[in-house]
Amino acid sequence: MLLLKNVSKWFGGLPALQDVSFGVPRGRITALIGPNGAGKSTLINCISGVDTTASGQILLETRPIERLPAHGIADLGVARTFQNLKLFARLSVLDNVLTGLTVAAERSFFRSMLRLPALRTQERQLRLKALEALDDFGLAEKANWPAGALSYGEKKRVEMARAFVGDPRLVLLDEPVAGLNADETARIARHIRQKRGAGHTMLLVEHDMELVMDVADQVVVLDSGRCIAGGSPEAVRSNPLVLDAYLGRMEATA
Ligand SMILES: Nc1ncnc2c1ncn2[C@@H]1O[C@H](COP(=O)(O)OP(=O)(O)OP(=O)(O)O)[C@@H](O)[C@H]1O
Repeated sequence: MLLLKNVSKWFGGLPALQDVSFGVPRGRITALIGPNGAGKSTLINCISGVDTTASGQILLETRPIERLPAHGIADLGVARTFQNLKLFARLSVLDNVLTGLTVAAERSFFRSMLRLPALRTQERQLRLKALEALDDFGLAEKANWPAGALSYGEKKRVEMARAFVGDPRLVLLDEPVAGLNADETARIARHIRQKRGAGHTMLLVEHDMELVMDVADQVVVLDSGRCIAGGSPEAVRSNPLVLDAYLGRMEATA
């Protein structure tokens, strides 16, 4: 589905990503782990076009996307959530999810302008789709609440509903359970597994190793901008390089 070839990125002369190469297979969950500052968010930003890639190639199916702007990449079916929630607090929960559909809707806007009844039908269909996405994430009854009035855990689920609403080809999840309690984390894990069961492809950045080991099909490990290991969750968990760079350190501070 997605292939990264020697992706590099610098910030003011300091390398954030160095020659990162790996693949994200279709219908699977690939987890990206590593210590703080390893480059995980930078990589997600490069894939989604929020950041520009300095060198290397990012192929979606076979199409290079590393020079496309964020909206062009979204248009190709790459959706994401953000580590720091990016919801419109005063808009309703439903309208927030609708923003995940605007790319597709805008494409047919001018066509629809010529046929007003068709535009109304389309709007009804979009709202229905957004409601279904909210229902998937257990939030249908709060569709008309202002997003700012929801709990932190609910906001995280709205972000996920917005990412999945347009049936994306690939979803980038940036720390979906950061700051959540055990119950909320288990709930998100359930949703992630459901989406995988429905055939979705995901790249999951997460520090919660229990979640990663639970849901991931393969794990890629970044350290100081370099890919230091990759493989099944079991293989990565017992890899001495990974234990030394990340997992061992986590246990030491737990
Ligand atoms: N906009 C920026 N300007 C300058 N340096 C940046 C910027 N964004 C990230 N960096 C640097 O790039 C490196 C990688 O950061 P990044 O946020 O991608 O790491 P991360 O693995 O996502 O960390 P965390 O787990 O803490 O979120 C770090 O050294 C960071 O300080």
